Amino acid sequence: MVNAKDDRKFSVLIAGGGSTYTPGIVLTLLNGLDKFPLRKLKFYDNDGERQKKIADATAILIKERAPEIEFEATTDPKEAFTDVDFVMAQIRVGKYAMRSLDEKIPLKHGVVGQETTGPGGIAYGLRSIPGVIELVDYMEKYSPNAWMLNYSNPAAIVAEATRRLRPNSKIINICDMPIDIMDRMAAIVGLKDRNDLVFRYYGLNHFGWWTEITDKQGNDLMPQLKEYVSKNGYWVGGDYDKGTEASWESTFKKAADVYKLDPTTLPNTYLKYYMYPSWVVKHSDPNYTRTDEVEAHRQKLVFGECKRIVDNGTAKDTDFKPDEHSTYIVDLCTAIAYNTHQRMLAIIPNEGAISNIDPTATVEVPCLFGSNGPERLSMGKAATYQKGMITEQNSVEKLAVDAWVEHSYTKLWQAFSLCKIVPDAGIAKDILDEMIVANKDFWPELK
Ligand SMILES: NC(=O)c1ccc[n+]([C@@H]2O[C@H](COP(=O)([O-])OP(=O)(O)OC[C@H]3O[C@@H](n4cnc5c(N)ncnc54)[C@H](O)[C@@H]3O)[C@@H](O)[C@H]2O)c1
Ligand SMILES: O=P(O)(O)OC[C@H]1O[C@H](O[C@H]2[C@H](O)[C@@H](O)[C@@H](O)O[C@@H]2CO)[C@H](O)[C@@H](O)[C@@H]1O
Ligand SMILES: [Mn+2]
Repeated sequence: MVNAKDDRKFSVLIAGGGSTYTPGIVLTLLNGLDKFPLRKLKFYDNDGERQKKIADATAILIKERAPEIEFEATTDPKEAFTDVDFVMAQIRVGKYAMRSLDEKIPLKHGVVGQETTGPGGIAYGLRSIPGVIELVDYMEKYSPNAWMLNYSNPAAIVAEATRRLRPNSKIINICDMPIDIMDRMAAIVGLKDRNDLVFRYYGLNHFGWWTEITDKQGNDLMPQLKEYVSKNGYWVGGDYDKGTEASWESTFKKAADVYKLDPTTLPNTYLKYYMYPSWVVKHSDPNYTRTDEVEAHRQKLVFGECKRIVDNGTAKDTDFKPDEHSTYIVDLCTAIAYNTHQRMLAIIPNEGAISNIDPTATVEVPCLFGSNGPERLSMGKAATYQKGMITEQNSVEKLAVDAWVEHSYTKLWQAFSLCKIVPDAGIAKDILDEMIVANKDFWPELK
């Protein structure tokens, strides 16, 4: 509950208002007004038509639940970014059409095709860098005191780019994958949710490991979790997983095999792509990838529900609800707004947090969140296995940013071929050459 003497109310902008994740965030904001009061909510997107479908439903939600909040949706950057305290960014440059190619082009060559991993993730990175930098520049121009919490992927490459190109900007890059996994861990050990856990975690984005997990009383939960994960991965099942899609079920279960590679830690689910790429390719359909599933499922559900709300003129019976993605970003804003020093993960410049990793690497570690942003916690030394993996993958991410900055074909080829999931430089070149053509409207011309 907000301190009675503190009567601040905040103005929030969702950049990427047309995102499938926007309704979840709106519901979380509306449910949490006692902890994070709002005076204004705005949407910004460069696709006004897509955004309008979500905005029209949101207008009804706000009218019914908190009519005192001013709401507007715009495609005009000045209108969007003026008088804002927090920007929640979740844009997808190139939209699902380009995500589909990120997945399908590598798969044609027998290589993992994934949104944020391998050649697909690098291709997406080169599209996202200018998109996110543009958002940061709008924020600094129109609301220089605002903070940006950025989900736009691939967060690792975006964070490396903003570290280098906008080192003093108030952007904090974040990810919901460890958050989702920690909610699962809490369920596995019979606790309410991730906020009941105290943890140590280190690595890169979509590339990290938990080294310690206790409850609030300090009881070690690692033995119980390891025992469970070695058999079931992070799959909880039952009511908890009602509605979880089959491909996510497979990913959560595969964590059992990933765990076996290093039984001293617990892994992020994304490591499956690096440790079992042949298995992933074998279980992929190059003609029907994750994008096709998202378009047929999440996108359809979200836009269908918005249409239903608008057609009925009411959102009283909506099944939109908060989830780990939305509660995390709102919790982060609340911690910054009220200087709570809550311990949460962020993707930030290493600067010693992992002592034997390049200080200029962009890593994911727990931080204390307060009004000056995140203060990184020291995670000590990476073990030999993790150090090797992190060093290689971080070099891939740095080379991708180098390639965008220098317009360098060679650096991008190096990034593709250094990536653990690409078997050789010849295959890397074949994929790269096809991706250059596919991304001609988004990438700089490479020399
Ligand atoms: N970091 C994480 O853990 C995490 C978790 C979930 C989603 N995401 C990311 O959130 C983003 C949204 O995902 P989604 O599946 O809802 O995508 P989506 O395509 O439904 O929504 C993205 C929106 O961004 C808009 N957009 C694209 N380029 C833009 C630009 N330059 N300026 C303004 N708007 C722009 C699109 O028009 C679209 O409405 C993606 O980047 C996704 O990878 C990240
Ligand atoms: O394939 P998608 O678009 O469904 O998901 C890609 C995103 O996956 C992670 O976020 C998950 C989250 O972990 C899961 O629990 C649930 O909340 O859905 C999210 C999105 O589906 C990952 O952290 C993101 O970076 C990916 O974009
Ligand atoms: Mn993520």
